[in-house]
Amino acid sequence: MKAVHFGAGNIGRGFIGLLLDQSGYEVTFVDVNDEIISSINQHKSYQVHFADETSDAVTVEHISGINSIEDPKAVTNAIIDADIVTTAVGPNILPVIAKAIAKGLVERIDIHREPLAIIACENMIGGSTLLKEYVYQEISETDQEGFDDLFGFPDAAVDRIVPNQTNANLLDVRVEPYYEWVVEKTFIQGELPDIKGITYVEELGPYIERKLFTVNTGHAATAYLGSCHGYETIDEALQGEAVMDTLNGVLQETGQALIEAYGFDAKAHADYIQKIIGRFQNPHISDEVTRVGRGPVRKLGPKDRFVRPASMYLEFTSAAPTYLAKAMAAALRFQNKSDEEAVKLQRMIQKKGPAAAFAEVSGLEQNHPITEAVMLEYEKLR
Ligand SMILES: NC(=O)C1=CN([C@@H]2O[C@H](COP(=O)(O)OP(=O)(O)OC[C@H]3O[C@@H](n4cnc5c(N)ncnc54)[C@H](O)[C@@H]3O)[C@@H](O)[C@H]2O)C=CC1
Ligand SMILES: O=P(O)(O)OC[C@H]1O[C@](O)(CO)[C@@H](O)[C@@H]1O
Repeated sequence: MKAVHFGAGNIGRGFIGLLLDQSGYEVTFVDVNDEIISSINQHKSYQVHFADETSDAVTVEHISGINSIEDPKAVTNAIIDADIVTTAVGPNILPVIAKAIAKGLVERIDIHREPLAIIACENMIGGSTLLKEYVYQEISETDQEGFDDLFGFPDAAVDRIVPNQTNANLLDVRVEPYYEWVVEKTFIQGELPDIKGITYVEELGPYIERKLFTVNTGHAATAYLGSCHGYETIDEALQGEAVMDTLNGVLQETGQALIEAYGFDAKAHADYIQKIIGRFQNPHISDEVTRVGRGPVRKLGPKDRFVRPASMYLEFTSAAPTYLAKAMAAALRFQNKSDEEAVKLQRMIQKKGPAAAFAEVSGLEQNHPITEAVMLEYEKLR
């Protein structure tokens, strides 16, 4: 069985590539980073290390790499032969890889009519659905009809903390032992891919929102608050009472919204929160606040980890959230010269003021109760 995976980065190698290999797939990584692709083709294996005291490292084999800039034809051929296509490139790159995926699918359908699942493993709601939209923008309406019967784009939630890597071997990855990969089976054409570690569900909504608004909201809140308090890593930030108290408040607020929306059991959700905070505190992982907070414009977006749960909270309680507002205010104060979005956000704030900048990235009006709550906290952080 053959898998094509776009993005040979932390999640690509440390999570998706690992599970595909363990399920018997030969994995072809597609990336634009020539150093990584050359190293994959030279060594044909790498090791995944686990950030705990007990687990042994696992070797991932049966791999190859394609540099999609240098050899687009090889990407097309790999998609023609693939039994599954996965991605972990970041939401902003989905429109870029959609072109290569569309070309591969158009040529594939002329050669054979085997169904195929294309799964975007990104931290976002509806990642595969969005990828499908980008792919369909690249093809004619007639081709689209043929595609619908063969190619499924099931949405997915992926959860595993993989920090920036500092290993001697470029390809090796150090990951937390925990993982969760949930895939919505409704839109899969043909048989469900037999991948060890995937949980198939009928409806992804509750899973992705519970994960995004607990793990990702909590992690990003810690990063922004930690950065404001001068901490460099997540575990350091959580040793300070101020950040920990606000994190707890944030997760109480998102928890209240999630319980109202999906009827999760309150005790089970409280346990889930504690488990997630424990993962953030893993002493075997050093995770920089700059990595976890990367892309603040995307993270303050209308459907992302802050604004969406804040809006749900407002809807259910008729009050703007306090702790989510503190975290969003800290995001507006996030400084990182190497992060394009952080630089862009600071420029917007300088030019238009914080309320107008927040309104623009969040999609909320300047006089919206959430914007007003964020501005109140923004002033306190001065
Ligand atoms: N690192 C983590 O802990 C987690 C990350 N994720 C998600 O996984 C996705 C990837 O994140 P990471 O692996 O951390 O990032 P990463 O930066 O380590 O990997 C992304 C890879 O995509 C490659 N890439 C960029 N443009 C490309 C293109 N046009 N074609 C093919 N490859 C391209 C990059 O060269 C890089 O190797 C993101 O959506 C992230 O939100 C999800 C859960 C956890
Ligand atoms: O990948 P994103 O959406 O930029 O978020 C930062 C990453 O680190 C995490 O905090 C943990 O993996 C996730 O929330 C996320 O993958």
